[in-house]
Amino acid sequence: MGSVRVAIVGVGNCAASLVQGVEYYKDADPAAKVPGLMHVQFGDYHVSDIEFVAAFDVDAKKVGLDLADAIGASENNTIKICDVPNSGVQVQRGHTHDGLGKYYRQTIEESAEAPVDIVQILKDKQVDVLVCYLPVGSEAAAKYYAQCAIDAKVAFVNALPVFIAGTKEWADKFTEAGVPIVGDDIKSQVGATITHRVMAKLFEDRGVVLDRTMQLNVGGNMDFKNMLERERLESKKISKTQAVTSQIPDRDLGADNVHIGPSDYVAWLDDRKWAYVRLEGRAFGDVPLNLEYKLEVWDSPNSAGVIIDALRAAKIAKDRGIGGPILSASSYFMKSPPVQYFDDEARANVEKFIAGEVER
Ligand SMILES: O=P(O)(O)OC[C@H]1O[C@@H](O)[C@H](O)[C@@H](O)[C@@H]1O
Repeated sequence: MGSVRVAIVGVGNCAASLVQGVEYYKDADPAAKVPGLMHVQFGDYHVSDIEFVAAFDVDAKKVGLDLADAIGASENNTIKICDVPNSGVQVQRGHTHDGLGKYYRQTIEESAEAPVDIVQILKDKQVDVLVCYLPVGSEAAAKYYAQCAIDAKVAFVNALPVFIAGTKEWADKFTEAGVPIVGDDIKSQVGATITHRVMAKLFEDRGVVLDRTMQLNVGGNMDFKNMLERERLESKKISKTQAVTSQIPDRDLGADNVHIGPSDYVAWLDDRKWAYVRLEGRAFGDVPLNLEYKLEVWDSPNSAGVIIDALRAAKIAKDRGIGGPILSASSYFMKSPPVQYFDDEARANVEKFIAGEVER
């Protein structure tokens, strides 16, 4: 079936882990189980079928570099997985819109070059899937790139918490254009969201009444620095909160009893993220039962494998001529899909989608 031709917007840590991961697993045995991927061979596509053909950023230290160099440039500070050979893909000057918040502007220098024609490049490079890795709070910029994907008839994977696949307006636009979208807001392999979802559901499944819960997150990457600007956080908090509360549909905790969101920036953590999670409930006899755990991860590699699967799901939908939100992939890979399922159901739906047993 050929390759999955991918364009990246936002060459930050997540892009760095994605590009390295594709290199790292390029020779993996198709039948093997490797950490972080549903399958080495996902439908018609092996990991090595993913080919990066275009990349866009606005950082002066990244624009003009080969993608293999740009992933280690400027403020990128994630853990190294492997060396990446020269890609022959030069990072091009993207469109800024609201992509750079106060802390980005204080930290990086915006490229003086003129933005390129995204739609034309997507067409010229015969891109199959555009993955959107813009900073949190890039509402206008994310929608700009979503429209570019529609105009160029390129599938869209929305890794950030800006509601696109999950809104009727945009879902309809993608459906009418016959362009697939997987979104919104990437859910990492074993991250704060999925562990919290599973624990909240476990409480309810085992008959413990969940009364209160919180999830505090700290990290030292540009994502966390950017999120110091509280105004950029609104959709992120909504996305993370509904990702957990959707798992206990019969319980309304009340807004004051749920606190889930990014909490602070700790520079020396680099791209590590620490999540402190607490659930307070009542067990048999209304006796208190509390659970508290701390999760330590490298943030970007933790979601890169999920994106590798999402890209291939989007490409399969494109091959099959299916437009609009891909519900199976969105619900398994994303925090805020158009429809929320329990994770085991969502995974089973993705398997059915790969096998062609469900349309989307
Ligand atoms: O660990 P969680 O809660 O699933 O969130 C994971 C992802 O959340 C995204 O919003 C971050 O920008 C990613 O870097 C991160 O990997």
